[in-house]
Amino acid sequence: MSELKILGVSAGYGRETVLEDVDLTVAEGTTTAVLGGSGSGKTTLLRAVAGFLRPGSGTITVGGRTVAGPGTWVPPERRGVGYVRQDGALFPHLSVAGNIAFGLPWPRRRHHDRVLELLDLVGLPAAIAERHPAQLSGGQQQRVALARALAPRPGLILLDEPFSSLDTALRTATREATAQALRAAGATTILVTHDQGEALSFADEVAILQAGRFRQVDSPRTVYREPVDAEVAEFLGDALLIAGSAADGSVTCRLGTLPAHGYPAGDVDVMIRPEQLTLTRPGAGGLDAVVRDIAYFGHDAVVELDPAGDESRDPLRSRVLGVDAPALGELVGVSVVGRVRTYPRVLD
Ligand SMILES: Nc1ncnc2c1ncn2[C@@H]1O[C@H](COP(=O)(O)OP(=O)(O)OP(=O)(O)O)[C@@H](O)[C@H]1O
Repeated sequence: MSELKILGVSAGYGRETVLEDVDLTVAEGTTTAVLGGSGSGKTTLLRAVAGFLRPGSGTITVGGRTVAGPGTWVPPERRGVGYVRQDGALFPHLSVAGNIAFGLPWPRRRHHDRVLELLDLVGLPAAIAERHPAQLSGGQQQRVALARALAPRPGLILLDEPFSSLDTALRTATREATAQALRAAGATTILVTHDQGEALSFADEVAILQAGRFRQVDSPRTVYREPVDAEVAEFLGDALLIAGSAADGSVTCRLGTLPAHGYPAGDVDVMIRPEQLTLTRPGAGGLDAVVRDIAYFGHDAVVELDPAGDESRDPLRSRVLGVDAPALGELVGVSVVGRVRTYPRVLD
């Protein structure tokens, strides 16, 4: 499998530039999730890497070989890149075996053993080899599409929102089977998604794409705990932003004096994730609050809190375990666990 390097790539359609001077490296055998909203340029990036779109400038190398660059253009079929689309795009008139064998080089298309090996790799039973796509569930179809893409042992696999059409249970199972198959194949992978949880749980690195530029590329833990700015923090999940004053590795704000990292001194905005707010006995936390609303999800619950004694203050939001959900109207103490992130003050 191969390292992917994208250097200074700009690409678009006609006069519209979608990707602006983007850089991205995906190390050999690792997975990077490209996370971005609708229209941010995710598919455009995959199309440029696969060779369906010619970049206006920049260089793309796969396994050290330049596939796009000044004076160089390698067509899609010679790039050693596998592509799995959102809908799987299986051939409806071919059997599962026929679909997978289609991904093999010509002389090997009759090698049934390799087809069975690939079915096993994606966690499907050999018994479905003779079925047609219409006789498979959505999740099975996606796994067959992955097997077809892996068949020629490509240097790089591109997954374009492959789980988004599946319902929740099937989605989790298919995602796990896919991750396992990619690991077993040692594949270098880019997963494109607009689902934060999917990006954080699936990938070694998460690349946040907004309006055709990467805002941050880091490990899932780092992008979630140490987003580069408040906008990225909010894009990755629920974030409470409040004013504070930072000094000596801590910040003082309405929730008390808390260990902090980020912008080191002076007026700051403090970013706290809702699961960092824990509920205690009244008087035992940084402040007291009254439970104003609860959204109960079973495994966890999101609790809206009104700081007690100060109606003018904005409500707080805490995410607690479902078993710990308080009662509506209850008076609770609120504490913060873990370090909080600080940014230069933007809030009024
Ligand atoms: N074939 C095309 N011709 C012209 N403009 C296009 C074409 N494909 C995409 N675009 C435009 O390029 C921009 C980025 O599109 P792209 O499909 O890369 O976004 P995306 O992040 O994959 O979005 P989504 O999550 O909705 O699929 C959008 O403004 C879109 O309208």
